Amino acid sequence: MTDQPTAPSPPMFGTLAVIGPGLIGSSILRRARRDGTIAARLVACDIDPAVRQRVAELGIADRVEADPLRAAADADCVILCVPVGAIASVGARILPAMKPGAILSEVGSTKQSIIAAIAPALRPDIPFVPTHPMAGTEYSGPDAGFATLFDDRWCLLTPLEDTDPAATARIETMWHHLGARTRVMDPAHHDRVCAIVSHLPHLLAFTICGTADDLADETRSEVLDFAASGFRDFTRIAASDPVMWRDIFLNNREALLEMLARFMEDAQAMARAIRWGDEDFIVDRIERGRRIRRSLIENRQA
Ligand SMILES: NC(=O)c1ccc[n+]([C@@H]2O[C@H](COP(=O)([O-])OP(=O)(O)OC[C@H]3O[C@@H](n4cnc5c(N)ncnc54)[C@H](O)[C@@H]3O)[C@@H](O)[C@H]2O)c1
Ligand SMILES: O=C(O)C(=O)C[C@]1(C(=O)O)C=C[C@@H](O)C=C1
Repeated sequence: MTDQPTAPSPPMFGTLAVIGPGLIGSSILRRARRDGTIAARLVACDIDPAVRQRVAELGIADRVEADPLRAAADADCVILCVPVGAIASVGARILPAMKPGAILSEVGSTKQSIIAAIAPALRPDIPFVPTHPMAGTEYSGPDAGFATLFDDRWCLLTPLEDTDPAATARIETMWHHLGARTRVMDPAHHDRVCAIVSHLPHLLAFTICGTADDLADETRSEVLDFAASGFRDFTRIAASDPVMWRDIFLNNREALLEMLARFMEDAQAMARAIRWGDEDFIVDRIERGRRIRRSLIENRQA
């Protein structure tokens, strides 16, 4: 018996609209364009005319719109890829224009405040599936995106209690096509996890750069000229977009402040060990850091 050739399955969505084709949005468009299994037609929409022009030049969307209502009207799935502080307002604006049965999703770095702010505008016939790809760089804008950004990275999904499970499953499948692994979790848990593994490290990076810069000013010396790779690793993170990180910090206030307080207690314990020459404590802390780094490398996360 010979194998019958199997017909290629149709794309998951007829039209996929990405609102905010910056680093994350343009990476979704690039992968969807290359993959072909996600959507038959790609629409991009941005508030910034320069971004719209660049997306058109890059050829990563079939249509580029200035008006989010026009972008959303015929879409089978809309993904909001704008800064956290704009997600709920853009979502509330486009929801009345969306087709019944279409899926609304977003990629914001925080979850609880977005869900609370958009809740009054949600429609029973439009499933809402919040997501958060744990992938990125310190760069922004459509030129910063790339098709492999999500490969082997986690994408966290935080559906609402009444989100249609079939819609959550479709968005999970879409993220698998985008290259990611997925995990469904509760929004409050998401915000605590991201506060420690993403938001606090950024806060520390912004702060340490400021402290070193102040010191350079005060001492009129060239401290920053001598920064080797340790300090440089912090500056990579500290180069991230100010609007994006302002929104993240203000929208994950409680969890971030909780993690910062815990961090300061632990830093205080290290300070005490240094003051009293507690070698075992110091070595134990450093060994923990090494173990974590090694396990991330083994799991291809670093
Ligand atoms: N950068 C990361 O590492 C990363 C990772 C995961 C999730 N996120 C989240 O993804 C989202 C986008 O981040 P990014 O890094 O791609 O940002 P980006 O700055 O590269 O892109 C955001 C785009 O949204 C557009 N925009 C802003 N307000 C708009 C509005 N009201 N209507 C239409 N377009 C608007 C901007 O012009 C810009 O082109 C944020 O919510 C961020 O928290 C970022
Ligand atoms: O790699 C980086 O530069 C990132 O900042 C990516 C990073 C992170 O902290 O890991 C930043 C914010 C996101 O919400 C998810 C991922």
